[in-house]
Amino acid sequence: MSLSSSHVRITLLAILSATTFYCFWKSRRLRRQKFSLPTNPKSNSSSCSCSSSKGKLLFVSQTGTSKTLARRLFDLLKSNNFKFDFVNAKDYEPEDLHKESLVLIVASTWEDGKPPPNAGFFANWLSESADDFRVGSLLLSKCKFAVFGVGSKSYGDTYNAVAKDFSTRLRALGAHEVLSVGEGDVDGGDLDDVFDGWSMKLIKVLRGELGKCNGVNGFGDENGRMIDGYDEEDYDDDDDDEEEENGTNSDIVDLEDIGGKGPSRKSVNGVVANNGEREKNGEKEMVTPIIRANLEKQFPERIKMLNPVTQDSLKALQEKQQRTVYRLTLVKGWNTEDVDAYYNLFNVGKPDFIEIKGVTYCGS
Ligand SMILES: Cc1cc2nc3c(=O)[nH]c(=O)nc-3n(C[C@H](O)[C@H](O)[C@H](O)COP(=O)(O)O)c2cc1C
Repeated sequence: MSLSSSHVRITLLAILSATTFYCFWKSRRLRRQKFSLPTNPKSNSSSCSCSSSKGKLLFVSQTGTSKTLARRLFDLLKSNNFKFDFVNAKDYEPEDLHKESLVLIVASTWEDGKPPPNAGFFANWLSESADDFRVGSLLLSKCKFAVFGVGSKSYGDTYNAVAKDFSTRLRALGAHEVLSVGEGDVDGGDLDDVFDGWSMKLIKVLRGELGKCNGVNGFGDENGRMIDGYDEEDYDDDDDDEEEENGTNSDIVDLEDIGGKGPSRKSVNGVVANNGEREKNGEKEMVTPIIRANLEKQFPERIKMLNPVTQDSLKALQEKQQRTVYRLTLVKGWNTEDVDAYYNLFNVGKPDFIEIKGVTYCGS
């Protein structure tokens, strides 16, 4: 082989290796970017552009009473030029709530003050998110809402418990209630009148003729009318990302390389159990995209709550709990990639430990 031909081969080999390396690096980078959530106000504000200018009218119903009333409200809204989507809560992805400008709910209450089973997922999502400190009280701050309850006074304390609970949960998540909860008693003989009265008040509120708000801000045009042009943005969480190997055969797992993300109901990986809870491999899901987004905001605060632990106490806890202990090592300083890895930590299980610059902190 001549010197020049071996030279050419070496050069080609070098170019090939460099290209392969670059492609590999680029694909990893793109994937990380895809998982990463916006961290600066600029990118946050761009996500607001998907905020819906068309309302959602949700109904929660088992035997059709609420659905019928909701349909009547839908027609009334329509005749007043307010545009809404008429949606069964069982088919609605609550992860999309933060995109909504205005949500109206007509909901019935069933046994023990619970919603009908078909709305279990929606109701669970609301209560779990509102109770979860990681979600925060600003999640639905761009969303306005009103709830009408359908129930029976004969059930005493649980009269319209679902509607009241929805109102409480939505407010806890930062949504603004534009009209107090309406309460319809199916056995009171005045359900239709009460509902129509509430509906008319609602129309006035939306027009800006009633209540503190000058119309429903950001919802509709300057005359209080609904505007067109909302394309529901399907933020598709399903992707072709394969999970990286995580080496779970060790008792202490370093999560830095564990991939994955919390599914919404749209996810192919997540399973919605009958009771409305999200499950994955039989385990309750820890992090939804929403929780993750809020974790990002709260992460610095959360870190402050962590207590340093020694390797010995880490091991001791692991033995006491008799289960795998998860540990995340943050070595690159404070950046979104690390935050992303931290989310993955939540995805795998309860956060046990997080290691930052050589110090291990207890995460519980
Ligand atoms: C088994 C059963 C349990 C109920 N429990 C309650 C209750 O705890 N609180 C309440 O306000 N209404 C309760 N109701 C009344 C329902 O809310 C009422 O029948 C309503 O019309 C159902 O509306 P839907 O058909 O839209 O689901 C109950 C009704 C049934 C049949």
